[in-house]
Amino acid sequence: MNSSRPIQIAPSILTADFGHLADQIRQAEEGGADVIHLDVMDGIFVPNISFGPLVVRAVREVTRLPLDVHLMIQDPERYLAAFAEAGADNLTVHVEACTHLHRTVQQITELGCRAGVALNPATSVEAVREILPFVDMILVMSVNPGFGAQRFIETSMNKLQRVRRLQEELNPLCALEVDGGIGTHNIADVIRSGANVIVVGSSVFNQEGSIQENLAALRQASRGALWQAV
Ligand SMILES: O=C(CO)[C@H](O)[C@H](O)COP(=O)(O)O
Repeated sequence: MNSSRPIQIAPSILTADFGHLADQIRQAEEGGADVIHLDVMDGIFVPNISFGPLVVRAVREVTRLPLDVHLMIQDPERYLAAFAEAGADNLTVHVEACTHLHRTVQQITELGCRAGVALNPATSVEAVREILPFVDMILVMSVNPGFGAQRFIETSMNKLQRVRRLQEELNPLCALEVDGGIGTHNIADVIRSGANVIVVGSSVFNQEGSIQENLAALRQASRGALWQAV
């Protein structure tokens, strides 16, 4: 029970310099980013507003990397087609924001996107048991969603372990993403706890070094880490 999955580093543009977004994405790509993560916030599901399909389309035009769109919005089924048309590859919705989660996941798949389901820190792992066989990715939020540069909630390590074990049982090919408060100090630990898609915001865009240097430091800190089932 220890399937190995490729580790993907996914810079979140939430903390990027939006005045120079195309350049920041180019630097992330040159620095070896595997995925670009885009945080969509509606001011209702989370206490912040970010951007919508127009920005996703603009990012699509400047990179060939997969676009991983995290919808922190209430009733996301209203906007799935708009984000798919804008160029999203993955669409992740929150279990807490969907009344008919199975239907929403089906809609994402029918639009030709990979389907992800996210869990807030206070939501039980059991909330994804029934949907797990139908999705491509589970996202464990390791901060309360809404803002970048928050402190990692330590109990997320144990939660990642429990989600990963459930995945191994019900959908071994499903990816496990973690988002919030991750840097060189804890990237190896989230991988050892089971995550294989690692969202990094302020540790890439808000540090002293260049975006390329920061990504290289994260890659170096993650080297050799493997899930260790406990
Ligand atoms: O989803 C998010 C906030 O809701 C961000 O992607 C996340 O917080 C990443 O930023 P940082 O690495 O700075 O914590």
